[in-house]
Amino acid sequence: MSDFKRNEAVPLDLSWINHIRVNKSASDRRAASLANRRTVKKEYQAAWLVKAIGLIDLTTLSGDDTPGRVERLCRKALRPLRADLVEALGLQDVNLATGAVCVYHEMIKPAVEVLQGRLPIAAVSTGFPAGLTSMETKVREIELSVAAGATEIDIVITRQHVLTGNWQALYDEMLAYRKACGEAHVKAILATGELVTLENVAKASWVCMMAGADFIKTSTGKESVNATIPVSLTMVRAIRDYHEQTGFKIGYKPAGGVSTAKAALQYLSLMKEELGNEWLEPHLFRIGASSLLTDIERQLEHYVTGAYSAAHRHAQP
Ligand SMILES: O=C[C@H](O)COP(=O)(O)O
Repeated sequence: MSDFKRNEAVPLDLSWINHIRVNKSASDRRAASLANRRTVKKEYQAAWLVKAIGLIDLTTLSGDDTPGRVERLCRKALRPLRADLVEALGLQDVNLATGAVCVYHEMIKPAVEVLQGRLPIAAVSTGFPAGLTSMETKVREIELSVAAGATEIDIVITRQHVLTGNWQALYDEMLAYRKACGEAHVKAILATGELVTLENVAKASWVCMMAGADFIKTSTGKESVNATIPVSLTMVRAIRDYHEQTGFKIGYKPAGGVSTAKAALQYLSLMKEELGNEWLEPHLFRIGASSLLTDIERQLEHYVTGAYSAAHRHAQP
């Protein structure tokens, strides 16, 4: 990661965007094969699940979030597994933590107080989740979150720019968000469940990457359809093609509804097969999730003891 070169904006090339096509039936077949087969051999599953923990953006994005809830979330992010499981898995010497925490702007402060720079703090921004505040407000919101201590900013795009094919407007807003973020890395949430076609998803992915996004992310978790494997396949292939074209490596973040260890393993498999091992590291892959960690902990307990416990035994953030 030392030689990692952050994505720089490249000029918007509409001839690229206009030529993008997605073969839906081929893409559906590939997605089905990923979704239906056993992704990882049983003996490797525990190792993969431990790996997945380090890729989670542990998230709380609720209207009733409180500093207390966020402080608990941050403590969980720093020590994601119960001490007895850490010991049974032989992980005492591993500094296991989630990839980041992800919160609303008002919750950055309690997160900073607990984390003290030990983990990245991602703040959702730009009028999350609908993204329909004024441009001036959105840019200011980013600046305030960075000043408060967020090191990653998860912006939402204006869906109407995609739905009306106004790629220039999408490019311009993404460019402005990237600039407002400064050193903070920016994840572009496409809200794919609202973009209607996979072609729109591919085009929006390209435009955001051309305008300097560090990550592209599927969903806010608030749309009626959030992360899916077919959408992910489209987005990671856009990442692959953008890398071939420009040399820049863009991260991927499926988010929303990823709540089972099995689903997490499918995403890890997808990344490994489509993009290679480098995209299994937190600088290029995160899973945005509020309840996934509970299920992973439960599966690891089963691996260690041979028995499942009730989900409520695992500390919920
Ligand atoms: O960005 C993350 C999502 O908001 C989390 O969604 P979730 O609560 O369905 O896991």
